[in-house]
Amino acid sequence: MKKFDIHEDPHRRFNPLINEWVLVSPHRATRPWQGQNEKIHTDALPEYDPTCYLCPGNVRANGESNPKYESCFVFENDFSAVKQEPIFFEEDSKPTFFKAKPERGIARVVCFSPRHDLTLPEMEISSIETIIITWQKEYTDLGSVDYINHVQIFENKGSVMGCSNPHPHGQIWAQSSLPTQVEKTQNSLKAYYDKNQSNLLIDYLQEELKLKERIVIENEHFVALVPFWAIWPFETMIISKRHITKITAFTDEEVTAYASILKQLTIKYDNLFETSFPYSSGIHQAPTDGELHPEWQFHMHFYPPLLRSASVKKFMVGYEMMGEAQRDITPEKSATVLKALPEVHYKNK
Ligand SMILES: O=C1CCN([C@@H]2O[C@H](COP(=O)(O)O)[C@@H](O)[C@H]2O)C(=O)N1
Repeated sequence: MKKFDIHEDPHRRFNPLINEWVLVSPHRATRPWQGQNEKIHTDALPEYDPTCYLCPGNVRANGESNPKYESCFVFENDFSAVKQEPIFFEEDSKPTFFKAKPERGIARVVCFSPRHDLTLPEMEISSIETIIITWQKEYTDLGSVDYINHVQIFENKGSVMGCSNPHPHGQIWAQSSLPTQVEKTQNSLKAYYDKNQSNLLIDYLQEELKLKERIVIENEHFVALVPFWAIWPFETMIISKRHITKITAFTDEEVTAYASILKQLTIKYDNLFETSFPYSSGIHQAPTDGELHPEWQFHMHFYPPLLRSASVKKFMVGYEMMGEAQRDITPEKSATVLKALPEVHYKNK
């Protein structure tokens, strides 16, 4: 019987953050593709678009005017998924199949800069630091609201990710409950911490830095790697090296180091297929319920859909919906490809 080779044989990998498995099929990475090709938007964007709802000085869909902002601009989402008003509710004591309860929250939009065309990889480090400082302020402001227990900072980039506006921006959804992925992560982090009196992601990062098989970028304070259990073809995670539970605990040096690794990682992403690389990214960090949460470790997920070109994406359908996540190219192969990419953006070469 053939001996298991993780780089060749179909196998499953366990994700300890959410206690889920992913099926890995290394041998399939070369199969032909006659399916859908996502349209690539190559036309350059203008620095200012008079029809853009996010550009400085423009009127948004709800009739409000944006200020002529000159750096980051944050506004309440005009079509927020949650509302601030309290709703009277009595929990039904009888166990039923029809469990529902009102959810309160605040949703905001963060315009990264006044430039309609300037994405993270093309921004100056100092401008990315301004975004980080804005995220810190929003985490503090929203987290201090008594009914807010979680602040989710995220970005949808690229129309293929359902991003409704190309003007570089992110979102923040703050709410009373821990959303499902965060609750699953917290349960795992807490179980590990209670069992080992140490931090799961800190211990994991130490192992990854020893193995060096999935590291993409490393600086003094952060590491960008392809997680052993990555699902999306070029999925990565940025993890702080120091035990930091939330973004507001960064030192000034860590803010600069985080801005630097964000720029370097998104440059590599754009260089992969020489296109503005789509992804959904999000920060996972301690809830804002007033507890210390030593089990948490600051980390940021990047979930990019592209598989093998600027126009071929991975579809999480069929088996992935009915069974479990599945990937062809191995995390190690993806990390090797990303690490080898130039550090200069393809538009500047
Ligand atoms: O005038 C507008 C346009 C878009 N928006 C909001 O901006 C957000 C854009 O983010 P996405 O591109 O990730 O969908 C979206 O949630 C949308 O509701 C406004 O609040 N006002």
